[in-house]
Amino acid sequence: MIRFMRKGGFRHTLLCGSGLVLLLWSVIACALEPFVLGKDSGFRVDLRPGLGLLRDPAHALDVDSAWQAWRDGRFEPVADAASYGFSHDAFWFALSLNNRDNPARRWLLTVEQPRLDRIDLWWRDGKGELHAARLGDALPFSARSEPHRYPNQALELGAGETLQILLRVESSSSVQLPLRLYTPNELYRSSYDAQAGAGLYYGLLLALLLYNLAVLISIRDATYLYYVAYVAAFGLLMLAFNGVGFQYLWPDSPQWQNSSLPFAIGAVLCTTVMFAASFLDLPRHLPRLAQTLRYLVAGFALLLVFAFTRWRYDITIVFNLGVIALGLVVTAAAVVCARRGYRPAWYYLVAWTLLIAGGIALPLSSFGVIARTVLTEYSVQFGSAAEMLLLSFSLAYRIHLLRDANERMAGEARELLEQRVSERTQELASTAQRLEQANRQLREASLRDGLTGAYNRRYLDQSLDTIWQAAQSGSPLFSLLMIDIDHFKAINDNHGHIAGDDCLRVVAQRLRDACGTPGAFVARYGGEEFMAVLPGLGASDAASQAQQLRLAVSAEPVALEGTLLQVTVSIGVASFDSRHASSLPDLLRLTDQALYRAKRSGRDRVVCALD
Ligand SMILES: Nc1nc2c(ncn2[C@@H]2O[C@H](COP(=O)(O)OP(=O)(O)OP(=O)(O)O)[C@@H](O)[C@H]2O)c(=O)[nH]1
Repeated sequence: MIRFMRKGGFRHTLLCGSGLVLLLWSVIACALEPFVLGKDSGFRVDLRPGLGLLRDPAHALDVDSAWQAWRDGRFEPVADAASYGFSHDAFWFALSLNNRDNPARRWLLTVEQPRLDRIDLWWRDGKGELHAARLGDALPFSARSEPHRYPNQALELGAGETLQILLRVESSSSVQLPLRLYTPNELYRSSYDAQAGAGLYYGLLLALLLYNLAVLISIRDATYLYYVAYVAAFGLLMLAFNGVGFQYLWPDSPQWQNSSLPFAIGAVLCTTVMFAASFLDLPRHLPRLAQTLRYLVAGFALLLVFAFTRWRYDITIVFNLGVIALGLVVTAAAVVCARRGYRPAWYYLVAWTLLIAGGIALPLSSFGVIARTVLTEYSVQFGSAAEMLLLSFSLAYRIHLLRDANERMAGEARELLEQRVSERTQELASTAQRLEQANRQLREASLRDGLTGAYNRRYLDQSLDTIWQAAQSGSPLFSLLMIDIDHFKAINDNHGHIAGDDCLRVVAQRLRDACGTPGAFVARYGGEEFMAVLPGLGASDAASQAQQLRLAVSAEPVALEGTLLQVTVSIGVASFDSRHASSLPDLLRLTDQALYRAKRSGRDRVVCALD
């Protein structure tokens, strides 16, 4: 009997044997120990203990020869939780299933591995009818009997009935066959926790992704970009890995379902390395390693295109090896950075350690090195959720550290600037002081007579103007002394002009030393004539001051060219009195007249103008 069944959009041809053949078959097939469903088995039954396996590396068997191989007893019992790693082999599984007295009739044969590409399924029911179906993610999601992330096929198996089941598995992902039998209610009931866990996990990832995306937009830090890309890649990996993406996001794209896993593993590899390099500041701490990692990431990124080709099986292996190798390199780099005192590296190491358990367990279990258990199945989710949370916290901590460092640097720069400004201000102040002093000296020099050091005529004229103005406006008391060296021409003539100059200097100094009245000063009036200005002194005080000056000059002889010379001066005194001098020239004339009289009356004397 030939029966055609339509399943998942394609047609299988089924062969049914005659009643005699069936009888013979059941006798022979029963040689493989039947898996018995009893009342106590419940509604969720692990079928692996009843499975027989036949590997077909050459893909030489068809369904008839597989049935024959079963009859020939060539199927080996399967170890619990057996995993066969990445393999191009075809795997044939045989199962004789007997419902002794379990009340359920409708069952779902469920493969709890959502990534197997293709599972061909044949079963012979109690009436000897042969059925066929196809499962796996190479078919649209709707091909499944129930819309569940695990591929499943509905079977009728009432109490007292037996099914002979044959499965052929072929996949570009790692091969294993966690086969279970559920009633439909039990399948959904047992998925509640996993569904809630998945909701929590993806909700967490989405929240982390959106939050850090917002931070990225706000602060435009490249590390956040890599982190967001990493979380997105990891989320995609998980969606592809556990079949949730196929169930909810791309149920009609088996092609993408098959490419998504190798693509996501490659993307996780690239983003992990980029994030680590940026977070650990490797260009600063380990520049050569950072450069090498950049090239490697570029290489792996190029390999991503192979996820969409028939080489996706090979590229998955390459990416998994890359995850292990670069995972170790990045961990070592984090240790080096941490030991050099870079504090964010410690956080990274803790986070990374959380993930490593799951991250390394995943490829190891894929290669069949370690057994696949619930822990290895979900360790990536547990580890990655904790890792991403910690990394998100570490990113904020890192920004905090950077801000502290910036503030410290800004503070140091401010202090340096203030110090420089202060130094410059002090320099400027001292320069201004020196300038002021130089100006004062210059001003002073411009007011002094170059030969004698006494004030010059310019200063005298300015001062006389000022004093005259003051006298007009209420400070009338002041006197002038016109002082002339006696017989100076003879000194020049007898001792020379240089000696004459020396004599002028000595006389000027003696006059200045003796002129002790506050505000009084001596100026060179011209030639050998000096004028002493005495503010605040009336005629009699001025006369006595004049006498002191005269005596100061003649007190001791002047030494000129080895000879001692007695030098005297004649002094004319005039005090301000508006009755006799209505102008400054008048007063000067009076002073000059007094001097003239002092000369005429014998020299070396003081004569007052109004005497
Ligand atoms: N060495 C020197 N001589 C000067 C300077 N200025 C003026 N003399 C001289 O001073 C002399 C002034 O001489 P006189 O005006 O005749 O007066 P005197 O010889 O002092 O005689 P009496 O004033 O009458 O006592 C001149 O010979 C000038 O050349 C100067 O700067 N240096």
